Amino acid sequence: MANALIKSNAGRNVGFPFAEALMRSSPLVGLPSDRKQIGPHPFHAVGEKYIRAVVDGAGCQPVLLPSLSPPLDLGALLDELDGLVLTGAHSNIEPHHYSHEAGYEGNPLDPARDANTLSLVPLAIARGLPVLAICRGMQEVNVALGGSLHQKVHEVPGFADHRENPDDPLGVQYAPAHPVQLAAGGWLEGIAGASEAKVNSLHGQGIRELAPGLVVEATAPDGLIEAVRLDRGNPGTPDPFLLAVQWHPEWRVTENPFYLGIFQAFAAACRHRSQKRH
Ligand SMILES: N[C@@H](CCC(=O)NCCCC(=O)O)C(=O)O
Repeated sequence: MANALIKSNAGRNVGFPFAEALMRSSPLVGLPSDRKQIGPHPFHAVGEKYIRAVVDGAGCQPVLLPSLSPPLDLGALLDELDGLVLTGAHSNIEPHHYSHEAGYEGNPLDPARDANTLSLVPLAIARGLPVLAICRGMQEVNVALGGSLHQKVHEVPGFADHRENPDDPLGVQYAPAHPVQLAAGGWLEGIAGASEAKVNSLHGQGIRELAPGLVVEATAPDGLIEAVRLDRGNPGTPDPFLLAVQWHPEWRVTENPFYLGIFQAFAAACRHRSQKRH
């Protein structure tokens, strides 16, 4: 797969060659939308850097999914897809999905997105659909499978502040912010070829109780879980690819071999599913 990349004259991987040619036979990857109010009307939107990473990092065809309330028959939709990317978002999952705790004043919410993504996770797993979950997406996976979150990690004794400074330029906000310790023998250690990696950090919430069936793939220096994968321990029925990370590997994905490796591992799982589907 790596040799499928072409090098720019700067020696950097520039993603898959002839992306247009790949599009015609590429796996279809769904990206659920956020629901955003723009002026007097609600819109459904997906961040462009996630869409670009699906194309340039995974060589797949992006399909933006609506977040209507109530949700569409999402199972029928998933049957036509080869993978699912749950993106990050400034909004937070409504706390009633995982706790009796009250929310907090000014908590940015997106109930329509919650309704769609929290039901998509078990549907995708039941169908063996590969899932790559990023930031809010990782939190959605954990909540959907029965785990819980810290609403404000930086207010929990012993944890660092994992938020970005919104006044910084984007290149600073998404720059590597802290190391993560990669689980020995885990997928990410294999992708990184090392036991540690440096990642960006733009989140105020984080995993509190880990959901059953998820195993830790990476932790921050303060012990916060930073990546998980699905492993229900049934050797007879191996779990589908499900990798969830708290950082943002979509950011300039072709310039960071670790981030690119994450999207390529996801892409391999999507291609396998696509071949089985056709
Ligand atoms: N709101 C959650 C998740 C944070 C997150 O996904 N941030 C990324 C926002 C912008 C982007 O899409 O890159 C939390 O604060 O923990």
